[in-house]
Amino acid sequence: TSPCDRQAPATAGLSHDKWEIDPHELMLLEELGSGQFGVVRRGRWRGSIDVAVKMMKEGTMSEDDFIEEAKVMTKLQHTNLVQLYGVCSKNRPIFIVTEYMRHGSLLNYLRRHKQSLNSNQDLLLDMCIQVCKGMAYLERHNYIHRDLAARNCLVGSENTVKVADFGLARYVLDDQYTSSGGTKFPIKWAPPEVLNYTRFSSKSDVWAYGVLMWEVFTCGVLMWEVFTCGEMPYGRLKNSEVVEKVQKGIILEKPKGCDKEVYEIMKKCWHALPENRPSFRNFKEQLASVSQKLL
Ligand SMILES: CN1CCN(C(=O)c2ccc(Nc3nc(-c4cccc(NC(=O)c5ccc(C(C)(C)C)cc5)c4)cn4ccnc34)cc2)CC1
Repeated sequence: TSPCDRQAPATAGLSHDKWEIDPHELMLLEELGSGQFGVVRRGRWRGSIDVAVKMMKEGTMSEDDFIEEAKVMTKLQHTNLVQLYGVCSKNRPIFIVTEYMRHGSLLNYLRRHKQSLNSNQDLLLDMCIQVCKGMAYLERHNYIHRDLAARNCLVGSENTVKVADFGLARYVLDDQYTSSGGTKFPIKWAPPEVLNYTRFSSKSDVWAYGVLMWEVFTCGVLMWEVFTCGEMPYGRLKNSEVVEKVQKGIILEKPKGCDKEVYEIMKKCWHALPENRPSFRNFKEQLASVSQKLL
C-alpha cells in the first residue's frame, strides 16, 4: 500500500469493511419464519431501514467461504434482486442482513391470493417477467442461482417480486440438500445435466425458471376449476419417479387456464440440452411481446 494509505485519517477508523454490519445498529423484531439455516426475523437497521435478518444456525453453512462471497453479493444490485445489505460476522451466529419484503415468499403469496390471481393472467405474467429481469441481471454477471423456485422469490409492496438467496446454495453443509440423491435436493426444479452430473449453469437456472412459471400459472385456473394454486410440480410423485420422467423428456403438462402461448414459452425452458434453452436475456423479450398481446 502507498504511504498515504498507512496514514488513513481517524474518520476511516471503523475496522469493519462496508459489507460488515455493526449488530449494535440492528434492532431485531418479530420472527418471519425459519428455513434451511434457522430463524429469520424482521429488523430495523440504523433506526429506519426495514431489514430481514437470517440468523445462521451453527454448522448449517460454511461460514468463512460465505463471508468471503458476501463481498461479491453486496455488489449485485437490481430492482428484482433482494438486496444483500451486509453481514454481522464478528460473532456467532452470523447474521445475513437483506432488504425486507413484506409479503413473504412468492409461493405462499400465490397460495394466499389464488382467488384474486387466477383470473389475472396479466399479473401472473408480470410476476414472471420481474423474476426474469432479476435472473437476466444475474446471467449478465455470470452469477448462477442454483435454487431458483417460487419459494426462493419474495413479494414486496405493489406486487413487486424479487429473486432471493442467489448463490447461497453453495454454502449449505447439509448433504441431504447439496447432493442430487439427498432428500432435500430440489429435484423437481433440476434439469437432466444437474440430475446426472450436478452441472449448474445459467441454463440450469433457465430450466428452474420454467418450473417457477409453471408454479405461478397453476394459479391461473379458471373460476369453476378446483384451485390448484402454487401447485407442487409433478404432484405427489416420488423424487425417483420425477428423475425417470425428466430423463425420458416427459415435461410438466400445461396448467389449466394457462394461456397456450405462455405454455409454449415455458416449454422452451425444458429442452433436454442446455444449449437449446433460451438465455434469460432473450427470454425477457419473448415474454414482453406475449404480454403485449395478452394486455
Ligand atoms: C400477511 N402475511 C402474513 C404472513 N407473512 C409473513 O409472515 C412474512 C412476511 C415477510 C417475510 N419476508 C421475508 N422472509 C424471509 C424468510 C423467512 C423465512 C425463511 C426464509 N428463507 C430461508 O431461510 C432460506 C431460503 C433459502 C435457502 C437456500 C440456501 C436453501 C436457497 C436457505 C434459507 C426467508 C426472508 N426475507 C428477506 C426479505 N424479506 C423476507 C416473510 C414472511 C406474509 C404476509
